[in-house]
Amino acid sequence: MEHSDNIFLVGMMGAGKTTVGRQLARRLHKRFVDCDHEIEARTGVSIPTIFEIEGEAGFRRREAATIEALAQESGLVLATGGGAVLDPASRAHLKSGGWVVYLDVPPDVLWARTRGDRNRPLLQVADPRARVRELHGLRDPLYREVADYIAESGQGSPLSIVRKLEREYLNRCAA
Ligand SMILES: Nc1ncnc2c1ncn2[C@@H]1O[C@H](COP(=O)(O)OP(=O)(O)O)[C@@H](O)[C@H]1O
Ligand SMILES: O=C(O)C1=C[C@@H](OP(=O)(O)O)[C@@H](O)[C@H](O)C1
Ligand SMILES: [Mg+2]
Repeated sequence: MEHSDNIFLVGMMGAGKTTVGRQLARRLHKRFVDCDHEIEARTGVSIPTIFEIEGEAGFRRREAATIEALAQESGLVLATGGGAVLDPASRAHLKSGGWVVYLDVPPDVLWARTRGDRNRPLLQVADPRARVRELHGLRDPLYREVADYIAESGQGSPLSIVRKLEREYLNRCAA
């Protein structure tokens, strides 16, 4: 078991980090934090607005600082943003600060789940399906690198995934 009792969810846009994380936190009586919501609360503006004003690089700096701060806490279920693992320091903070779960979902399922969504600036392109595949190819090795546990999450309801993670987490605590 890690030093703290945090659970960190990583994975692509549309993997279900926000949805699963919120329900998992409720069941385990932990505090749910979504990194994107935390950044929005700190800045007072939406993620698309941050991308518009500061570009992806500016957003990544804010994301890395937020991850660093949250990884020091305990008792959290944290839904990270899909690109949080791009920063090597963030990867190190996640690894050392909690149990890291990769919600592993095939690219075409990710694309179907995020289709038409206007709140993900990286997918506002002519061919979002190709973009999802490309990002998945680049990031999948990083998610695997940081993960303590990989939950195949392309099929089944959010609740079934929550239950699986709850069982896995409680087994780890008992071990
Ligand atoms: N296991 C699932 N099965 C079907 N749809 C899902 C599942 N998990 C999440 N979704 C849906 O996919 C979309 C993206 O989920 P979200 O939790 O925002 O993902 P993330 O935070 O990883 O980007 C939402 O509309 C959500 O309801
Ligand atoms: O994958 C990414 O680079 C991003 C994912 C988003 O979060 P979700 O993974 O919750 O969609 C959000 O942080 C931002 O739009 C960038
Ligand atoms: Mg999310």
